[in-house]
Amino acid sequence: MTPRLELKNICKEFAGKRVVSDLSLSVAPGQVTCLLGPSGCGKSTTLRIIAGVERQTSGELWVDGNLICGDGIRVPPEGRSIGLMFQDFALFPHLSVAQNVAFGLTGSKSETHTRVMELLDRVGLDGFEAKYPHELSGGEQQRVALARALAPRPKIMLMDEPFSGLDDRLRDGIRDQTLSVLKEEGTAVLLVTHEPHEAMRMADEIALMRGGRIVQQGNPYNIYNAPVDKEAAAFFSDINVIRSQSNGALTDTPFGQFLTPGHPDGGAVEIVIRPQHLKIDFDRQGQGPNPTPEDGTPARAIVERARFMGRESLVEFRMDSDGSHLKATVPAVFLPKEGTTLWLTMRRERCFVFPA
Ligand SMILES: Nc1ncnc2c1ncn2[C@@H]1O[C@H](COP(=O)(O)OP(=O)(O)OP(=O)(O)O)[C@@H](O)[C@H]1O
Repeated sequence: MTPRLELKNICKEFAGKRVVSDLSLSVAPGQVTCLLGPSGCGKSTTLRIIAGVERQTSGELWVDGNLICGDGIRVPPEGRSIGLMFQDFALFPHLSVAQNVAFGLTGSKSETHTRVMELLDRVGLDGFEAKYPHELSGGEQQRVALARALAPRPKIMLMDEPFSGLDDRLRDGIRDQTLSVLKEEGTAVLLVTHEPHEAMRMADEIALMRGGRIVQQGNPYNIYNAPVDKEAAAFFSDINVIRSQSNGALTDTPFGQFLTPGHPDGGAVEIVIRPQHLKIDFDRQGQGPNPTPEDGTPARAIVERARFMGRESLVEFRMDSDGSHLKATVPAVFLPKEGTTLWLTMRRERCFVFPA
């Protein structure tokens, strides 16, 4: 299938400084792709290039198999069939809800009316057409903004942190509703966010960006469970890092030996595990659980601090072997006293091994 939106080797420089590097991606109709990355990594610049308010230094932009920017061609922003939704969604204060939604429509009066009513119904704002923006809650205003952006049936929707101005309790509901409306309309969505939770919740595909480049791209499951490096792992949760050295395709750690083929002999290795994947066991007269192939060897740890976090308990440990610090989370109330001896094991299939 021809992608709805395709970026080919996009580069952007400002005064000789490269802020987007060789960025390629494609988005199918009805698909949501998230550009996820820390502040300043080039996400918004990429969206502005697609919208046509900024021009790339090199590379091409294609919509439905047609070149719209690159190689001497440049379709102006209004000819690109692109809808925009930003955090500051700026409804026109002097226009009613219906007039706001109808703003970009060009058809006959009755066609416009039908489309406006259809969209207000779709976003759950039936009966709101005569109200003015100041009479609406933040969530309702956001839904009007969505209806307005969708009214001209854009092929592509660009969203830049569109939900960050909303109350926490509202946000998940509005996200889900927005998503289902966009899917129904078959719009290809490129959503920019720096929040991993938002990307996991919204995206079919995540493009993880750093320093102007896409460092990893894939579905949320793969991005979370097979990060390309330590930083990619750390973007989604707290991590524990165990440092050691490779020795003949094996690496010794307090948790037993790890197979580390492909790492040069004597090379520094980092073994990364998320806190929820460390297993905690009680001390039985100085002994931990028996080693297993799945969990390796247990290592003795002393509780430094335990806190209840609502959904889980976070326990911080000092390792007996080398004084290093590790964190584990438990999805229950588990608050051992400071100084308690416990045993930790690492679920091997949950460990990531990277060269340091
Ligand atoms: N018009 C401009 N002139 C010069 N530098 C710019 C311009 N626009 C953006 N930059 C720089 O490009 C880099 C990327 O900015 P961009 O806004 O795309 O990042 P971002 O990932 O969207 O960050 P944020 O999440 O904070 O918005 C930054 O270093 C920024 O200072």
